[in-house]
Amino acid sequence: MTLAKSFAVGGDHAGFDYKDQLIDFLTAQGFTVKDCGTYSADSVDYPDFAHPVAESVERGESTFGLLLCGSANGVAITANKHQGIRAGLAWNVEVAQLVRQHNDANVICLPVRFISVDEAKACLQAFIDTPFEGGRHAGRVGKISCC
Ligand SMILES: O=C(CO)[C@H](O)[C@H](O)[C@H](O)COP(=O)(O)O
Repeated sequence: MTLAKSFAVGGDHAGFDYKDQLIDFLTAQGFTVKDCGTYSADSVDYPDFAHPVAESVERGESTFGLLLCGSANGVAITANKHQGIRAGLAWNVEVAQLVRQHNDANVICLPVRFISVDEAKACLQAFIDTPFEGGRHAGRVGKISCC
């Protein structure tokens, strides 16, 4: 089951090689994609790309976000500064399913220096296909915001 209609996508230079391939992967499935950069392999700062992706999801322009950097930590830390953003790392299919099932993540962060592009596609597909489970997890997700 497909839950998302649109993605905002971004990442730093580490994610550049994967970004276009993952955008093609999404558009082939009919998703609208907003490409927030980066647009070359030149060294850049991950917050400059994670903030626009988070803002696009935050204001409802994009249903979901996809963020890419070497370890995925920098982009996840940045995106999670935004109200209403639940950005989670995934490095295999099971974790990608769990970040939707249990955490209702609206941004997936992929560590491109630690997974292949095919593994990245598999994680992204699992994220797309997996619904939030609700139930006991709904109360926990509701307790995340502190301000
Ligand atoms: O921010 C990160 C770590 O949380 C990302 O992995 C970056 O891609 C990484 O820090 C970039 O490192 P580089 O040595 O400047 O290529």
